[in-house]
Amino acid sequence: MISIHFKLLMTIQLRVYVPPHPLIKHWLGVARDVSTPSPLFKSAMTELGRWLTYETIRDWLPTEEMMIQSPLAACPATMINPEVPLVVVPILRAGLALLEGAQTLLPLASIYHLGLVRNEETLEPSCYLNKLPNQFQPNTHVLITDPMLATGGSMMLAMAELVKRGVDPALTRIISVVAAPPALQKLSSSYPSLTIYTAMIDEIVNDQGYIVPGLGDAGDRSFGT
Ligand SMILES: O=P(O)(O)OC[C@H]1O[C@H](OP(=O)(O)OP(=O)(O)O)[C@H](O)[C@@H]1O
Ligand SMILES: O=c1cc[nH]c(=O)[nH]1
Ligand SMILES: [Mg+2]
Repeated sequence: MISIHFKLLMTIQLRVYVPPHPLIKHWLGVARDVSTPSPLFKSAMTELGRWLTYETIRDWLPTEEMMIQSPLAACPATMINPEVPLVVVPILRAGLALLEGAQTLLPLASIYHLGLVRNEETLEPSCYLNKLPNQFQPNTHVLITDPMLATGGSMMLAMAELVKRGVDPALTRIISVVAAPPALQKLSSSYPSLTIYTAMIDEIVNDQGYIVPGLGDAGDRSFGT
């Protein structure tokens, strides 16, 4: 596992993981390819959502120990703890494609949609749909899905909306497909206890706000617009 730690304080660091999984690499290649048609791009996003979620929840999904009865004997079992609230927040539109894969692994999670769009000139994000509850329960575990972390403006807005409703960044994880340094620096400064899983880190964000090589406009390519 490649892990990159962005230092802020001596003890608290943003953790960014790039899991070395062959299926993640494969579907990233499919998504990057300009000749990939929209339906296949959407499938690639779904698969990336599935495998990035699989990696993300290893040490995040709350479990409890209990005794169960097999047909032959009593034995200990480790089960998912249903008492701990699990939430997925897809950032529309592009985060919806990752959500489909994530949901197959987290069927009981509540889904709260957040619709954000960047102004193409200023790159400032604005919110056009907010289905978040007024207040999250303490101990809520939150998974945010958004394939692109470019300037970081959209994810900073999403985090601000979540934190003001009681979400703990230390219990929050982000899955993205391509992450770029400007976004990672901003998130590191404001939310050092966050954890991010991404298929790749690309170094460049161009003057139009696109990650290079990136994968283009993930929303347009997911939905054929
Ligand atoms: O880090 P940033 O510079 O804020 O860019 C990242 C955002 O840009 C894209 O959304 P977009 O505004 O294109 O909306 P869409 O998903 O509907 O296409 C992407 O899905 C992220 O949400
Ligand atoms: O490269 C990028 C950057 C932001 N949003 C996208 O969809 N692609
Ligand atoms: Mg877009």
